[in-house]
Amino acid sequence: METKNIKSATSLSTTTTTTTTNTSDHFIIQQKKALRSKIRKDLKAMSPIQRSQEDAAIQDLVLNSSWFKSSKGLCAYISCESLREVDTSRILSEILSSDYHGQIKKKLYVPRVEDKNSHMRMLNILSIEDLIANSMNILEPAPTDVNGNQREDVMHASEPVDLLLLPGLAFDRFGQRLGRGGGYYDVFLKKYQELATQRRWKQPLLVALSYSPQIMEGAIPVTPNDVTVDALVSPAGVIPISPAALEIM
Ligand SMILES: Nc1nc2c(c(=O)[nH]1)N(C=O)[C@@H](CNc1ccc(C(=O)N[C@@H](CCC(=O)O)C(=O)O)cc1)CN2
Ligand SMILES: Nc1ncnc2c1ncn2[C@@H]1O[C@H](COP(=O)(O)OP(=O)(O)OP(=O)(O)O)[C@@H](O)[C@H]1O
Repeated sequence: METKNIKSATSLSTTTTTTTTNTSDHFIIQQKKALRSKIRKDLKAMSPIQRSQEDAAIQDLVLNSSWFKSSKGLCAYISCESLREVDTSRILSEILSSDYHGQIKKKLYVPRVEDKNSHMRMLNILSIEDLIANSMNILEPAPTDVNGNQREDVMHASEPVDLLLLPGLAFDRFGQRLGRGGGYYDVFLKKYQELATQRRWKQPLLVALSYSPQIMEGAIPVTPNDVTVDALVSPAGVIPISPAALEIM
C-alpha cells in the first residue's frame, strides 16, 4: 500500500508544478504528518541510555571515516536535545579544533532561520561560543560576529563545502528524507546544488545522521521538492546510497 503511494508521488513530479497542491499532494502531506507523529513518539520512547549509546556510535562512525577526515568545508546542524536529534557536539568540536599551526581544521557553516518561508542561511562560525538560542530554542549564530562583521554565508563563499551533515525525522534506504515540515533544508539544498552546478564544483556529499528507529523498512512518502541524501549514518553503520557515496564509502 505504502509503496504504491510512493510510486504515484514519483510520477506526480513530472506532471505538477511546485506551486499547485492537488488531491494526491494533500494525501502525501497527510501521510508525512502521520509519519512525523509516529517518529516523534518512537524517539521519545528511546531510553536515555540507548540514545547516548547511539549518539556515541554515530559520532564515532563519522569521526573515523575517510570522507569526514578529508573534508575541508562542511555544513552541519547544531543538535537540539529536546527535538531528540542525533548529537553532533563531538563532531562540531573536532571541526572547530585547531591544528598544530593554531588554524581551525575545517571551515564550518551552521543553519540560521531567517523567516517562516522556508528560508535558512548557512553561516560560518569559528567557535561554539558564537551561538545563541533562537525562539525555537535551537542554537544559531547571530548574523554578525563580535566585531560587528557580517558572517560569511555559504552561498557567497569562494570555496565549496564538500560535506553536509543533515538532521531529519525519518529516512529510507532510497535516501529519501522526511524533515520537520518547514522545507528549510529542501529549499537550501536545491539552491546549493544549483550553485555548485553553476560554479562547476563537485556536488557536496549529503549525509543524514539517524537513530535506529528513524530508518524505515519501506519507502517514506515524498513530494517532488524533497532532496534525497547520498548516505545515512546509523548506529549499525554507514549506509551509502548514491553512486557518489558507493564510490567513496
Ligand atoms: N538542529 C536543527 N537546526 C535546524 C533545523 C533542524 O531541523 N534542526 N532546521 C530544519 O528545518 C531549521 C529549523 N527548523 C525547525 C523546524 C521545526 C522545529 C520544531 O521545533 N518542530 C517541532 C514541531 C513544531 C510544530 O509542529 O509546531 C517538532 O518537530 O517537534 C524546529 C526547527 C534550521 N535549523
Ligand atoms: N524547493 C522548494 N521550493 C519551494 N517550496 C518548498 C521547496 N521545498 C519544500 N517547500 C515547501 O516547504 C514545505 C514543507 O515541505 P516538506 O514537508 O517537504 O518539508 P521537510 O522535508 O519536512 O522539511 P525540511 O526540508 O526543512 O527538512 C512545503 O509547504 C513545501 O511546499
